[in-house]
Amino acid sequence: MKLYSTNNTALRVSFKEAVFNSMPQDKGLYMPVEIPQLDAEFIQNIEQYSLPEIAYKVASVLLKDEIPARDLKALIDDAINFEAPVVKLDEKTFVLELFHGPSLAFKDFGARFMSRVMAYFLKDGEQLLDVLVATSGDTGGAVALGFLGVPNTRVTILYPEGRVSPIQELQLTTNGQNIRAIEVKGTFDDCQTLVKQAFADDELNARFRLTSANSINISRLIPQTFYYFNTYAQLKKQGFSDVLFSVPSGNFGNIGAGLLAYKLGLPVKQFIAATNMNDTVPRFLESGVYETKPSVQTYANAMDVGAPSNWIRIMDLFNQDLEALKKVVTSYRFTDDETLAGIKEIDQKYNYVACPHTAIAYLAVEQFRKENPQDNSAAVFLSTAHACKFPDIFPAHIGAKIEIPEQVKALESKPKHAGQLGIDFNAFKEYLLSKA
Ligand SMILES: Cc1ncc(COP(=O)(O)O)c(C=O)c1O
Ligand SMILES: N[C@@H](CCOP(=O)(O)O)C(=O)O
Repeated sequence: MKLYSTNNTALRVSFKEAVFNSMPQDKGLYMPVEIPQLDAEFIQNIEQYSLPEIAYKVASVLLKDEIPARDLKALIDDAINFEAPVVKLDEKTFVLELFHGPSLAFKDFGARFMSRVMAYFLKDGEQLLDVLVATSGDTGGAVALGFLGVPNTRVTILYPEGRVSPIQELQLTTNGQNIRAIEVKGTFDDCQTLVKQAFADDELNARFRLTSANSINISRLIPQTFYYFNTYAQLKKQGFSDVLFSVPSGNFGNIGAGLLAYKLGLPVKQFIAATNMNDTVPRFLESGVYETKPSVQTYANAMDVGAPSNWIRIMDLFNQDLEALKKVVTSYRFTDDETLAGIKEIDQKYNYVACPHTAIAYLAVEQFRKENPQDNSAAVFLSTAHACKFPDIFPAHIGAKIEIPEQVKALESKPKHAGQLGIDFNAFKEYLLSKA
């Protein structure tokens, strides 16, 4: 597999280089030079395969010989060792539960695959790998668990003070070992900017071997394609051929992976990018003007992103052709009041408790159906996190239905350890240098 930069299509790097560099020097993002089509026979018979089998097929077609077959298979079996059930809510409405991994969010797919790929490529005696990650809530927890105890790696998590839920904060700050957390007086976008500044800093690059565990890293995206294929397989088994996905979106890595799956040959009819009031993308699709805004705080906190990193990848997948993209992708935004109403509606209609991010994806399906009454597709909305991560959002009668998983109960007795910083890059740099 060779990759180029969205800012330089002549560049060529290997998958290993892209994984460790995270981002090209020119500040673009890595994209595969070739997006091969999965063979028609595989797609026609996809319902006969299990999730790990599908994952292996997709990864091997994309990665080619970057990781030998037997190693890739073992790596995938180890990383993707949990379920992604497609739950039927009514005749044509399904929720894809992506929160059955250790951190209770869809990020486990990307983080576990990435940590194992990095561990695979790391050689004994190499310089310590410093993994930087900015989180608005869920990525940090998944990356922490993915890398916990991985030899020769150290993870630094930056999160916005007061903007992650208490459970998310415990997941970030109670790990110890090779994981450390920094609470930043700012927004998620500020955290993301600090991390990107670190990658561009000569002194830090000379001193440390820096890499990113955010979705700017291509190894986070590839494993997220697996569950789109697997869901299609589950629905095909039930006789559906027209499928649409509604994806709660913040940094647009998740829907970016879905669109990569589409370009690999997954026959999806429609993607819906569902956002909260951090609505850079829906505004862009309406107006054609791409204008980022400082993020605003919402109930769906992990989607509080004003400058979505992966949008440039999505435009690149469609060769910057906005009209072509709009044939496949539509986007809706929802306020907090609407999100809460969505949570109540899903509970009432289906006796199902959805986290605020998931509720936004559900609302987007309803909106799409209202605007396209002739559309007969099976609609899948992605449930990206376990509801227990956001206990303060739910009315008491709904909150009472949420079962608290054992791993969350275990966190409550653990002490929080986090550094504190502002949004000044020099202070962050000083912090990194002082803890070298
Ligand atoms: C629960 C949840 N839903 C949705 C999102 C948005 O996903 P993406 O950033 O891939 O668009 C996130 C964060 O990434 C999240 O943690
Ligand atoms: N919503 C994310 C934000 C981090 O973005 P990613 O693109 O690295 O997934 C989170 O939960 O932290």
